[in-house]
Amino acid sequence: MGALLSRFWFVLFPAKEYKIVVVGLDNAGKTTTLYKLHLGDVVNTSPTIGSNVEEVVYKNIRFEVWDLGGQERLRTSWATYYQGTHAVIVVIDSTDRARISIMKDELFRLLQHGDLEHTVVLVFANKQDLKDAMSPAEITEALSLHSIKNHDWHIQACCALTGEGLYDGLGWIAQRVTGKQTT
Ligand SMILES: Nc1nc2c(ncn2[C@@H]2O[C@H](COP(=O)(O)OP(=O)(O)OP(=O)(O)O)[C@@H](O)[C@H]2O)c(=O)[nH]1
Ligand SMILES: [Mg+2]
Repeated sequence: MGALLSRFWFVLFPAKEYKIVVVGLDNAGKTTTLYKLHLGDVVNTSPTIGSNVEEVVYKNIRFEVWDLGGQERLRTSWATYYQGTHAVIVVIDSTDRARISIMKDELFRLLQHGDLEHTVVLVFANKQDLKDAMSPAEITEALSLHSIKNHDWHIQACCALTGEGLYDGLGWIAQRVTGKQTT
């Protein structure tokens, strides 16, 4: 009876779910990040064609997390996922110095999109376990993050393989989208 009531309650008053879209160049570690958050495990990935979507629950806050394919020919379709998005996560391969300016262009393109007007932006400086990884300060500079004026943004060092830093980043999003202190 209790279970039935709780089900009924849930149908009437579904818990709010926040939408996160995960973007970044191919090989940045987006899918690895999604499944580390969703399953707590490292999965074998292959380049994403289209998208993956999973639910991630953190401190009783539910997130619908969309991981998009990062290959060049797929980036034009990122915008089709933006509607209703509360937060964008940009995953950076911190060793990929050669392509950071391409990501900067993609970032500033997405920040102009009308559907992302009220969206907060978290940058994951991923692959910090690799030597020669750029520091968050270097990435902040390379992406010109300080020139972002209309969006709340934050950069977080992380390693999607160990999970280090991922929940710190998600905690920042949780606090920004709910307006509550979550720690
Ligand atoms: N060393 C290291 N490797 C990582 C890390 N995160 C992801 N990788 C590796 O990077 C490769 C690409 O990871 P994916 O998660 O598939 O990358 P993606 O961003 O989803 O790529 P697309 O789907 O093509 O856009 C895989 O071999 C991962 O194991 C990390 O933090 N450190
Ligand atoms: Mg992928």
